[in-house]
Amino acid sequence: MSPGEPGDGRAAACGSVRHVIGHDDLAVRTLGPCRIDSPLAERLEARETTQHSVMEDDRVLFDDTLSMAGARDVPVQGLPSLEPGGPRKRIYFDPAKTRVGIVTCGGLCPGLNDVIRGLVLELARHYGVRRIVGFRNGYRGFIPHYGEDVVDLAPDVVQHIDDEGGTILGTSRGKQDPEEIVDALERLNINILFVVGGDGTLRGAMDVVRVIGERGLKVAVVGIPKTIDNDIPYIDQSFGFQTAMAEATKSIHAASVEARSAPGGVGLVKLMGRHSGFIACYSVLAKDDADYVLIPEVPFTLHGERGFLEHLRRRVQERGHAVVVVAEGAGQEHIEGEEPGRDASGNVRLGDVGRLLRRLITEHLDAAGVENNVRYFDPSYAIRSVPANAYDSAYCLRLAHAAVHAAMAGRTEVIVARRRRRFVHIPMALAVSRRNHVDPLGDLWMSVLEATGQPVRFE
Ligand SMILES: Nc1ncnc2c1ncn2[C@@H]1O[C@H](COP(=O)(O)OP(=O)(O)OP(=O)(O)O)[C@@H](O)[C@H]1O
Ligand SMILES: O=P(O)(O)OC[C@H]1O[C@](O)(CO)[C@@H](O)[C@@H]1O
Ligand SMILES: [Mg+2]
Repeated sequence: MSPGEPGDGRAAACGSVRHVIGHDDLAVRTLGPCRIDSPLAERLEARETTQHSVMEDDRVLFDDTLSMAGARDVPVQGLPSLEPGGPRKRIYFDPAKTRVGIVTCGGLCPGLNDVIRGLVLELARHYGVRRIVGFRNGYRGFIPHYGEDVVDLAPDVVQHIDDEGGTILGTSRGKQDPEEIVDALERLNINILFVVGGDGTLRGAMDVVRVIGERGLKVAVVGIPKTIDNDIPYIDQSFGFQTAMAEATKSIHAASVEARSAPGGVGLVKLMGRHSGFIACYSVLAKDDADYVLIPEVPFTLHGERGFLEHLRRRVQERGHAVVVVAEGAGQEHIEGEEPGRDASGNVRLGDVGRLLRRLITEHLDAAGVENNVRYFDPSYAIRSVPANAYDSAYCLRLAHAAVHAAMAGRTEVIVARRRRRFVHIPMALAVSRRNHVDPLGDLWMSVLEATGQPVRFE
């Protein structure tokens, strides 16, 4: 399954100007030449580029259709391409003298503990790195005045942490001073910092990289992108997304059972998705339960003959029940009141579209004389706090491996990602240059419309 990437392949929105992705956007920074034989070198001898792996001196093409590549009008060698992920025969850091830090930031996501575990096991068992610490509660773990301790992370500490959801390190929101963060890295002699987080975390990491550069330090900063909303661009799918989406299907099914078991039953489910409705879209495709999906990317009209409420009324009267799934960022234009606030990281605090819809649906059906029983489900936190499923666990482990390989080879200001099933390195600047959205003209939304039978637009 591969969420749509509207406008992807050729362009990213950088500010208000459409920017065609080129070589410079894909160039990965390194701390210096790799002069040390990797402990993994022997295993790499027989490898070559195939459908299943890409060698370090090869590249992964950025465009994947003939029309996109053709529009570049350059020979094959000139096509934009990504550095492949994976182990290198020679590395930058000397494992015996390398000290590593790990931090998790932003909202929870299934698989955070799997990533921590994967990083520690790969570093310790395969590279022989012995000094690994975890910073507690996100970037505030670096700042002395919060008084957070650091956690020694060894294989026996992390062995079974993947059985639990959440992150053993804790997490937080809120910008911290990058100078103070780098002070902490220097105090602890950290050579590699792994940051596990979303767009905010990666922006914070870029600030840290800037200060590292200003101080002339050789510290690698490598990101493992994390977002329950699946809104990081250029990657197949963020880890934990499958788990969260599968969890969401349970609530949608429960809403469907409730709706079908009461006269005029309406099951209403609100799911996470601040700016991107991927969870809502995928979770309704899994089962034939939902009749309507409302997402931030597709504005909808509430009132009037062709509005959502009238459509729903007809649906309830004709079939006796209906199920509505709404992403939290949908329909914000319908929420009146004060200016929305911001959380500690500057993210907009959204109005509660779920409660608004519950009230409006009840009022509308009452006013039309339609008997109704509206059942409201808000499983938001329940879907992101669970342990990763087996698929996501395996995915997290592979991302962690890729991150360790990248960092040991001195790559910095980069995220590891799977893009079209290839593990690649993507510069952080590109990863935060835009958001991944459900494309209202794309295949995913088309599937949602087909599955639910809802109109293309409520207007
Ligand atoms: N613009 C920014 N510049 C520097 N640091 C930032 C910025 N935005 C956020 N951060 C830092 O990144 C951390 C996480 O950011 P945020 O709360 O936005 O979550 P996120 O990483 O985007 O994850 P998610 O959105 O998936 O929950 C914050 O603790 C904050 O210190
Ligand atoms: O309430 P919290 O922990 O700030 O997180 C809520 C937000 O986090 C996200 O899951 C993104 O990480 C959004 O979908 C949601 O709006
Ligand atoms: Mg974010």
